Amino acid sequence: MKTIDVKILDPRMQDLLPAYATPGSAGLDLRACIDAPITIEPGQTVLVPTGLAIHIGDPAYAAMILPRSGMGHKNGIVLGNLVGLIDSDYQGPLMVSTWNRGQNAFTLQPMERLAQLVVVPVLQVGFSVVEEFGASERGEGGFGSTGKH
Ligand SMILES: O=c1ccn([C@H]2C[C@H](O)[C@@H](COP(=O)(O)OP(=O)(O)OP(=O)(O)O)O2)c(=O)[nH]1
Ligand SMILES: [Mg+2]
Repeated sequence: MKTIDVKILDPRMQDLLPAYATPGSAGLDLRACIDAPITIEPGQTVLVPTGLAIHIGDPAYAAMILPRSGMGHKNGIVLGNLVGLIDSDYQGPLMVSTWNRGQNAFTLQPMERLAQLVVVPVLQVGFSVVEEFGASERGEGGFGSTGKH
């Protein structure tokens, strides 16, 4: 398994480092490293620290912060940026933009698991400027051009 560098910014995270819940898990749960419960009103967005900083250190990888399904579906707790993208050279605190898109206030408890981190491969590309593309089956068709069924 690949390893990445992590700094523990909050001592409570010492024994709570994100871990894969099952051998096949894709995501590492991130916790709300807050001192007291925070009530997030409907429509409100709060920046929540995770108590961690990571340095991926290899441009062939990035990390994405994604909602947890249960939090999103049952409680309306998703991400203010929809998806958080963590650059491989970012070394600052890992933060979760936490948006209550639901109809009810939600109280986030200290150390509650609120989102998940997925490390993904990245291909950095350069651009080759052309006047015409080589032919493709799809061409310029998009936005439902292949039909509904
Ligand atoms: O949910 C998030 C999203 C981003 N970040 C950190 C890591 C990322 O590498 C950095 C910058 O994020 P991004 O590039 O998405 O934001 P930006 O608005 O373009 O800021 P910048 O000008 O710093 O790139 O912020 C987080 O901690 N949590
Ligand atoms: Mg950016």
